[in-house]
Amino acid sequence: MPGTLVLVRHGQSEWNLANRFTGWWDVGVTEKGEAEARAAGKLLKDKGVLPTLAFTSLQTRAIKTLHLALEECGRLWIPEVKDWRLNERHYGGLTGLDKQQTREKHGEEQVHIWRRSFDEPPPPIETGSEFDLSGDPRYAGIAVPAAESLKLTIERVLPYYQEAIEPKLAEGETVIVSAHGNSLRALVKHLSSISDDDITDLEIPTGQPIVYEFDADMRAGERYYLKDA
Ligand SMILES: O=C(O)[C@@H](CO)OP(=O)(O)O
Repeated sequence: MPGTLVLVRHGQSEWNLANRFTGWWDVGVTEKGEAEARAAGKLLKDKGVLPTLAFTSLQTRAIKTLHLALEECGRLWIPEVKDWRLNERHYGGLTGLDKQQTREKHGEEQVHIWRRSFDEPPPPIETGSEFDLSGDPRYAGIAVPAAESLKLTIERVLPYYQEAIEPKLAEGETVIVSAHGNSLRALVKHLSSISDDDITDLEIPTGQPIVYEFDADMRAGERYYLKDA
């Protein structure tokens, strides 16, 4: 019998709270974010959805959320795979900027396009600038993008899902993916067949497990929030 997929967006991050464009920049989770992660784990335990295999990004906020949730449901021991392809979309030259100040400078409409256009990437990050991560050892051997649209994010998340995660679901594993607003949009778009136009409006809440079950042909059923199950 095919397995179950649980998607969790990391708990509130320091820059979610500070309202700064984050992308690939590595920030921690706030106390509230930690509590959200533990609550996600408690929900998994209470509902009896116990992960057997975990996937996460190379970013601390997703890794930490995963660990806190797994600890809460007694599953810290399961195998775990970290991959850059589950990272948040790269915010390019906007990384580190205050979202409100950027609205005041460039206008509401432009900022909305940068945040929620399907295929228009934000301006590229300058090589050697404060938030350039191309020299970060965790990305050794990886071509760190200069900026990503949601479309470009999908182009690396989806093949990874199909190669690494889907086969494990087909084998019957209960897979938890702890990731980010846009890498999870990429997965939800695919699994729930959401159009390019509609996916950008879908807001994925922090620390709230989303569940998909699959039929024998590996077709995903309706997604639901575990809290509503
Ligand atoms: O800053 C970011 O990296 C993301 C997620 O927090 O923001 P946005 O909501 O603009 O996609």
